[in-house]
Amino acid sequence: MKIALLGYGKMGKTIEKIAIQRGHTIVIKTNDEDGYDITQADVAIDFSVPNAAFFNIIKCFKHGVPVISGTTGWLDNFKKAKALCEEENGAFIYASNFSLGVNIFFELNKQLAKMMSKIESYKVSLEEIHHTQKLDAPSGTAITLAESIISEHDSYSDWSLLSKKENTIPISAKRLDDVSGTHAVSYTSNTDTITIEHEAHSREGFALGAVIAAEWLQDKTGVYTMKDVLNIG
Ligand SMILES: NC(=O)C1=CN([C@@H]2O[C@H](COP(=O)(O)OP(=O)(O)OC[C@H]3O[C@@H](n4cnc5c(N)ncnc54)[C@H](OP(=O)(O)O)[C@@H]3O)[C@@H](O)[C@H]2O)C=CC1
Ligand SMILES: O=C(O)C1=N[C@H](C(=O)O)C[C@H](O)C1
Repeated sequence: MKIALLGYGKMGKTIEKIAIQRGHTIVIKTNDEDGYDITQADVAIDFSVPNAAFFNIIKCFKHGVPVISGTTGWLDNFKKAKALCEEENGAFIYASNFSLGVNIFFELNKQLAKMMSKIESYKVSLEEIHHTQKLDAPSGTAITLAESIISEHDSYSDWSLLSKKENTIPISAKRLDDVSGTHAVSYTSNTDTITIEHEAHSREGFALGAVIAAEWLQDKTGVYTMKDVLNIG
């Protein structure tokens, strides 16, 4: 498969390594919004910056190139991207987190929220920890976790960074040197705390998931999720 890497930073470089190991060729690697011919690629993988992702994604739709996006912090435009994909008969997968481990964790989170919805004595909170170069907070993964709890748990209707409001899930976002990504969901009562946690040991799990998603998407049209790719849950 001929791959375009839209964003050649920490993730772009890790994806390049994994893609080559799996027999693919990188035909474009760019940190710019133009200056390349996207039609050279069978599939594009966007891990760029929040204010570039939407433009990069819709360019792929216009040129008939399937696109995977892992960029976080641009979701105000997500509905518009989905609609444009359908209009242009494109192929698109966005995931806030491409790792197999986090996608299993997403399912655990949903099941736990469903169970805890019936038990009033516990309050939920989320914590995410990332490296200090991260541009967005809270992380895309923390937002996915929070939205999933909201859909399963009767007591919550919103999330917010460090909120103390009723019905709002508080998210704490910490930035420390060299942390690839840690997410924890805790339910606390007066007597105890239940925590589920995922800790990424490196960026390789995210990169492998993105390449697997690209392999899966290359001959399809439509908008999909990692749940479709991994067939879990
Ligand atoms: N979904 C997932 O599984 C994961 C998602 N992410 C997300 O992926 C994104 C990238 O992360 P990471 O690689 O760590 O970040 P980096 O900052 O290391 O890389 C981003 C790259 O995008 C480049 N860039 C800037 N503008 C454009 C543009 N218009 N088009 C293409 N590239 C551009 C930057 O170039 P320059 O430095 O020159 O500005 C930089 O090299 C983040 O949003 C992060 O949250 C990260 C890990 C996993
Ligand atoms: O910026 C990162 O590094 C990461 N971003 C994603 C997010 O915002 O959830 C996924 C992962 O946690 C690493």
